[in-house]
Amino acid sequence: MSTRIAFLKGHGTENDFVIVPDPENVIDLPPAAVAVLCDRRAGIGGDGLLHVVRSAAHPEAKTMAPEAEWFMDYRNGDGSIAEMCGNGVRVFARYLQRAGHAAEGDLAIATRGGVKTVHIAKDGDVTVGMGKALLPEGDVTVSVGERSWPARNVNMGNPHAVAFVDDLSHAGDLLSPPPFSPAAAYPDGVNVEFVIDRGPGHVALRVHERGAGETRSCGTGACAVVVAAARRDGADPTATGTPATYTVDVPGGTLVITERPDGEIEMTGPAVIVAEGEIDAEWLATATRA
Ligand SMILES: N[C@@H](CCC[C@H](N)C(=O)O)C(=O)O
Repeated sequence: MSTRIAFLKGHGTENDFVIVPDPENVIDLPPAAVAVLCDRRAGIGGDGLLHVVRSAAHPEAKTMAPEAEWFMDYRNGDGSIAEMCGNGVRVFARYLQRAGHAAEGDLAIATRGGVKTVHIAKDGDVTVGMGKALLPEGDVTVSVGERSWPARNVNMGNPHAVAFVDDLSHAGDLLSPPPFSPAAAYPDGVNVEFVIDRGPGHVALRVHERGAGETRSCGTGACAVVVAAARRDGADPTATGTPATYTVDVPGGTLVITERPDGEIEMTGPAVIVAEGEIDAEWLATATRA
């Protein structure tokens, strides 16, 4: 009988993930294996993969081990590595709670974007301290077909271009990454958010994610949108001293995000585990080679 690898499937506002618990970091997950697992027809299917590893057992996370026992080794659905995933870290926390590794309340999780503090509430929602945004200087333009828009460059640990548009349909089918310029703004690619207003402190977005395509939600993207919207609305908390809270509708649900006067950003939203099972290791090895 062939070896089995345990997995779970979860989502946060329908940004969905294959979860692979591997506390001692012994499972080989090259980019091709991640891409096969995230394939919606040939694999399990997901926008990304959450490799759950003890910080002490992962070379990229060892130094964070004294602060955070667990490391979210996040991979995009195409197998590429990303610095941070806002929906992923909530689902990661939900997994740790379900597995008995964490209780309700506060929990530190190591990510490539640093240690994040997560709060698992009784009511089921999870809040994550996303840290502060960086706002690299310089104009950015994003295009879809004949249309183009100025975009705000916001870094949430990972790169985002936020464009305010008149209609979300103007983003088109988002089957390929929207072109941007200048190329030097995002040497490693970018996540692009298209945003409309729905009322005061209320926006909606569609997103094209680097390494995943159009997804039903992006947590870091929603935070980037709030940072850009607050500055556009003259409500930059770091200038006014007043927190800015926005409701962000994404195709897969709703996130509530606050930026505080010290620039710290908090995001609250659902985190759901929908299934668990076993991967046939032989199949994975064969499919990865194919
Ligand atoms: N869906 C995520 C972001 C995942 C990483 C992103 N695709 C990148 O490459 O930066 C989120 O919820 O933040």
